[in-house]
Amino acid sequence: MKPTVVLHGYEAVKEALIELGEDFVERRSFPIIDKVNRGLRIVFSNGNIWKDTRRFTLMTLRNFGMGKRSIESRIQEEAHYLVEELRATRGSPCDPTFILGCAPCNVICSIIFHNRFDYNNQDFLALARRINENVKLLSSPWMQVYNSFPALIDYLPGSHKIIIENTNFLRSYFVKEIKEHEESLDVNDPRDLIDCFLIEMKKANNAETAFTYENLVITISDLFGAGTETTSSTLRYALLLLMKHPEVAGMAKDESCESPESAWKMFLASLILGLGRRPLMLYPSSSPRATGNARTSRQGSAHEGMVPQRSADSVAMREEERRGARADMGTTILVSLTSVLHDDKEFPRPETFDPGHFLDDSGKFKKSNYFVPFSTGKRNCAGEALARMELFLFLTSILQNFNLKSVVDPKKLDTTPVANGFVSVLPSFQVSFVPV
Ligand code: HEM
Repeated sequence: MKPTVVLHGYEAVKEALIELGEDFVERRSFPIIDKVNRGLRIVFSNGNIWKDTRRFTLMTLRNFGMGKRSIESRIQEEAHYLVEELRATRGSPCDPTFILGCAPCNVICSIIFHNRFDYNNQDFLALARRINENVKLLSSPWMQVYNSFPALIDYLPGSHKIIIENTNFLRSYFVKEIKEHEESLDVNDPRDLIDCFLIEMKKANNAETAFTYENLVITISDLFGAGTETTSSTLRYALLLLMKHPEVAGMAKDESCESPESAWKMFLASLILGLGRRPLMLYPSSSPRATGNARTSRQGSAHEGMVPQRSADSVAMREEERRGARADMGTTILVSLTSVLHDDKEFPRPETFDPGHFLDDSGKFKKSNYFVPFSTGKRNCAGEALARMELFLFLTSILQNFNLKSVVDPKKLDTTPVANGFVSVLPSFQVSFVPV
């Protein structure tokens, strides 16, 4: 089996993802992903299919307002429904997982289907459940076993079967939506991402195009997968931290605060920083050689410089050792974003929730190059602006309408995410949303 190498630390991660970005753009193939999507989609695809699908997705999210006003009003509308749903709990303690999962899922629905759903709509509930289940299962330790021995495990029962069943269910739902869109498409007035993709399909005139029916189905499922659980677990983490640190909630709410915007930025940054506490935060790309590309000198230098085999920690190695180290063809390179987010020279107390990490000496918000929860370089998160806007608008709406009350002594709340495969899972908790 070919080796796997983990890049740790700011310098190594920056070198791989930015300076040598072109060489580190490929994603490793995973048997389970290949089985369900045949090499298509944005998140796990490579080459021109990935490039074209990513370009299309970024452009469409922008045209439909990602980072602009129109998406803001959609999120605000969803925030209104979220608040109403929380109000219906009448201040009784509840586990917020379900409700906080619905809101980001509906934002993606409105971008893809120009349609949101009531939180008790059966189609919506089935959709959300299957998406979340697949996201969790795909990151689970069992999938790591499957990906190592696919031929053997294929015949056994296990969660890989659930992933395939869920994928088939989601697929038929998306196909039904696409058919309805085809029947009512107005090429001069696209309503959503499906319409935009269908228009690109009409324009496409070569066999290599990314704009195929199959890739549309898979792109839709990718956006749900990438944009739902990530945002909802960050929201849940925010509530947990706000209960544990009520002084921060006060600071973010306090209109007399000299710079509430700055306080919010700090809060959001610190909260996302905390969520970076994953055992290992991806992102696997194969060694460029493994993809069969020509051995250009740039790729050569990528291997010599970036893939030390004697130690996983390239920063700790002497420069000449790094330059001398060579990787075998087919080496998988994992980039540890956590090691950057937890760099204690940049963030002195990385294990602690401390908005002060983002304050400069004069008390103003300061940006940090080490803040990479959305990754960096050519494959960074395509939904970062959308995610930031959702977090800001949903959390502000919640805090403007409710005081959060913990059922246990806030000091005893456990806020440490637990590692589970490639993702971290938050401890479950109860909260009362007491109307202000
Ligand atoms: C708090 C929320 C989110 C976090 C922390 C997050 C984080 C990430 C990270 C770390 C990556 C991997 C980047 C890499 O491989 O280097 C990623 C990729 C991606 N994210 Fe997000 N994400 C979030 C929300 C979203 C949302 C709302 C969307 C949009 C619909 C989205 C769409 C994507 C896509 C399409 C990719 C794949 C990009 C590519 O391979 O070219 N994400 N995200």
